[in-house]
Amino acid sequence: MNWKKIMTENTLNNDPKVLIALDFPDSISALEFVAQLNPNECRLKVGKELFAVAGPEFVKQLIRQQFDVFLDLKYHDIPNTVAKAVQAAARMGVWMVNVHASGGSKMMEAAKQALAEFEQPPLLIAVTVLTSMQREDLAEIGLDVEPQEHVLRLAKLTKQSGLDGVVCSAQETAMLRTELGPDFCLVTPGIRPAGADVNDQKRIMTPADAIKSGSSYLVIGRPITQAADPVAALKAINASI
Ligand SMILES: O=c1ccn([C@@H]2O[C@H](COP(=O)(O)O)[C@@H](O)[C@H]2O)c(=O)[nH]1
Repeated sequence: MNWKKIMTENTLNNDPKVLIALDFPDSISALEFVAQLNPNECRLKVGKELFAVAGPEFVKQLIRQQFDVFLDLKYHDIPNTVAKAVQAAARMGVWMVNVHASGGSKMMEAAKQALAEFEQPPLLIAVTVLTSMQREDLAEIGLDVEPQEHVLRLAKLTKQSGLDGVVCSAQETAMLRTELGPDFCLVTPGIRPAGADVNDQKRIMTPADAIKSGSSYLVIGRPITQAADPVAALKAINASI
């Protein structure tokens, strides 16, 4: 399967835009939740919490159920370690995998190079500035800049390093579309339907506004997983975008 071709085809059935964050404490509750879902209506994101308890076999199980899986482990380490880690992810058959752009170009290039031997490599993207962070959080780690300035710097570095796209907030997608063009994949967490609990997110946007601004994919967790009727919540979001 050619993931890049699928990424640019904008039909709901072939290219669901919503990536549901499966932030569950164990595989049983995650699988119970997934049993309600249709792979034509969403993709799934497995992050650190669930992967730590459920591991590669759980990811492969989701793939056998026809779901595209974004393995969101945000690798941030020396180039050799990250290169081996993205290869391990590719062997699981995931659709998308990510690293931290703050690991720098040598790390990102090593990750990209490591995927060259795969016939159908996953999309490789890099996290810019976490959507839970705002200016004061960056200042705390020595970065005296607005989040959007740092996002742009890291997104440019990511593109120069040959990766397929970035994780950013939807508040930055219009800027990144202008600066980096129509084909760069922009994956945006921090998505909140109007009136939904913001939780620990800071740089947020509604699903419809995020798609209008140029997001390629929307990462949505709690507004769906903790909804009284998760399937209805997903359908309402899909209808709005
Ligand atoms: O900048 C980032 C990068 C990753 N995430 C992840 O997305 C989901 C968001 O879940 P919600 O419940 O919709 O807040 C979560 O798994 C994060 O680890 C992010 O939020 N921001």
